[in-house]
Amino acid sequence: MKASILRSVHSVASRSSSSKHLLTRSFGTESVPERKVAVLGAAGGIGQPLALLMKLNPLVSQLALYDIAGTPGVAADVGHVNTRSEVTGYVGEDQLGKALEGSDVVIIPAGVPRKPGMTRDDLFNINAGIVKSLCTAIAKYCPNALVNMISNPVNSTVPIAAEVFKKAGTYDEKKLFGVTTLDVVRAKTFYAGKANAPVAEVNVPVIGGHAGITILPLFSQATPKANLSDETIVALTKRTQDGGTEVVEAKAGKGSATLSMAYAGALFADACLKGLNGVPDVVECSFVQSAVTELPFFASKVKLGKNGVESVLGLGHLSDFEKEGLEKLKPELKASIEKGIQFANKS
Ligand SMILES: NC(=O)c1ccc[n+]([C@@H]2O[C@H](COP(=O)([O-])OP(=O)(O)OC[C@H]3O[C@@H](n4cnc5c(N)ncnc54)[C@H](O)[C@@H]3O)[C@@H](O)[C@H]2O)c1
Ligand SMILES: O=C(O)C[C@H](O)C(=O)O
Repeated sequence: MKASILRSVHSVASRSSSSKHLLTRSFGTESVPERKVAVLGAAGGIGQPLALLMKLNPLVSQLALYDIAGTPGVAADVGHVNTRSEVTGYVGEDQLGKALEGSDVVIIPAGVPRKPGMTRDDLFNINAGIVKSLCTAIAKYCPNALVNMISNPVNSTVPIAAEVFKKAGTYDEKKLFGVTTLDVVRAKTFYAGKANAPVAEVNVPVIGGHAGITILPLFSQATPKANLSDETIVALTKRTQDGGTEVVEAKAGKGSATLSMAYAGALFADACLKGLNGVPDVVECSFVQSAVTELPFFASKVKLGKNGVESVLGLGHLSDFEKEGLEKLKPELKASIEKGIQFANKS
């Protein structure tokens, strides 16, 4: 996928002078449907590079960039990139409806990031309200869109979104996704280093949720196979679980992961768009409504299709260490899910 975005960018740029029609309608011999993507929080640390990466994606025909401030500048800047999509900036609540109308995919990186010493749950008080109001608008203006939730704490913001949509009568569990792709991106990078494998060929499923021990990478299922010691697996697991904190500490008060998150968010949105467009066998890990455990939401491999989630895949065989990790994460994940549900229903 990484390579395919870059290849697409190159091919779009090289076609742009020769055929406007090709730019807006088709790439190669296949025709590509019109797709609108909205980014909410588009002027932020994640939002800006994510806007750029979505502008590079030839599957997007319209890119709506919404934030409470700063989006006209971001849109003017990104809009000069000579790729397929038309970019429009929307600023302030009055323009939120227009930003959302007709969207196929809505990506939400709106809200405050962590500072050193904070957990993701410490963001709940501010971000829960932001997510609730944005999801209320999604229910009104683009109830059929696929929602990619990036705002933390994902373990709670996804259940909040679900409750808001239920209240509005628009909930479709196939269309709501917590973006956990960054955990997969990290697990792949760290594993490739230890396994001495080409990172582009590495696959590692990551299950559970998106905070601390709720992030459970399944290195026993990693490919290519490598004969890593138990000690190495424990260290890789811990590094993946603490990946966000590693960045928060390195940034020393200037926020959390933005660039790697934008990359991960762009990968996941691309997978959603491919699924919508009928590309077969698109599988990514995501935090979705799930029956693979007793918890109502859970991250695991998900097959994406024309309506969003086509199927939630099972967990496969777990090592004893992973089975233990799975049991340990459940109480924390359950509490975070319930906290989100309660918040959404209290007002
Ligand atoms: N899911 C993940 O893996 C993952 C990874 C990294 C960060 N995050 C989370 O993403 C969120 C954003 O992080 P960031 O570094 O981009 O933060 P940031 O502060 O740089 O940007 C957030 C943006 O949200 C905007 N915003 C605030 N309220 C809004 C509202 N009501 N409507 C629209 N926009 C609004 C702000 O104006 C700002 O531009 C944080 O909650 C962070 O914890 C999640
Ligand atoms: O760690 C954070 O607070 C941001 C994000 O969830 C991450 O995993 O990088």
